[in-house]
Amino acid sequence: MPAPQQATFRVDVSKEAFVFSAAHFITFAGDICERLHGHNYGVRVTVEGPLDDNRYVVDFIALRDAVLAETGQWDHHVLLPTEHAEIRVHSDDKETTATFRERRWVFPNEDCILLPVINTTAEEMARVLAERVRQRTREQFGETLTWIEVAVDENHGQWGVCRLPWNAS
Ligand SMILES: Nc1nc2c(c(=O)[nH]1)N=C([C@H](O)[C@H](O)COP(=O)(O)OP(=O)(O)OP(=O)(O)O)CN2
Repeated sequence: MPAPQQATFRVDVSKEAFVFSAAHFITFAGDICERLHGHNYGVRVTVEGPLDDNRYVVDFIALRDAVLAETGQWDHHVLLPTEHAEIRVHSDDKETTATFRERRWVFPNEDCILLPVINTTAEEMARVLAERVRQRTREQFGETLTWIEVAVDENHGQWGVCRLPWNAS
């Protein structure tokens, strides 16, 4: 039976296994720089599009596995921004050093994930995850989806959300 014309469909995945524990610090209000601290981040991913022959938007399992492949890489790591104007991040063959003015943090390279963001806010993390999950699944899911949305929960109900068109690069 065809869907009513005004109907829209989405698939939402939000699994306990998406929770990842990571350390970060952000700046805000211009020049306030947080202490290094951690969160158990939660993630929800939604895609919208027409129903396929299975009457799926996309297979939950395929979307779930794509999200896990990304969030798993961030679990138990320090997340550092590469585009911040004042937090400078530099890696040598062993260590990654982040500096903000007179402050300095040094980590083993393998403990760090460098993200192409200005600030490691929940919103920016949601954008990076949305881009990466879209990239990872585009071939499998095809061109007919309309958008992907990723929401990142920093502290039990504080969500940063990013929605991207499906068919942009
Ligand atoms: N829109 C956003 N606002 C804030 C973000 C963000 O990513 N997007 N991030 C922060 C900070 O990272 C802050 O550390 C949030 O952590 P939280 O633990 O919630 O802050 P609290 O000091 O209130 O923690 P409590 O554990 O509740 O004491 C701020 N804003």
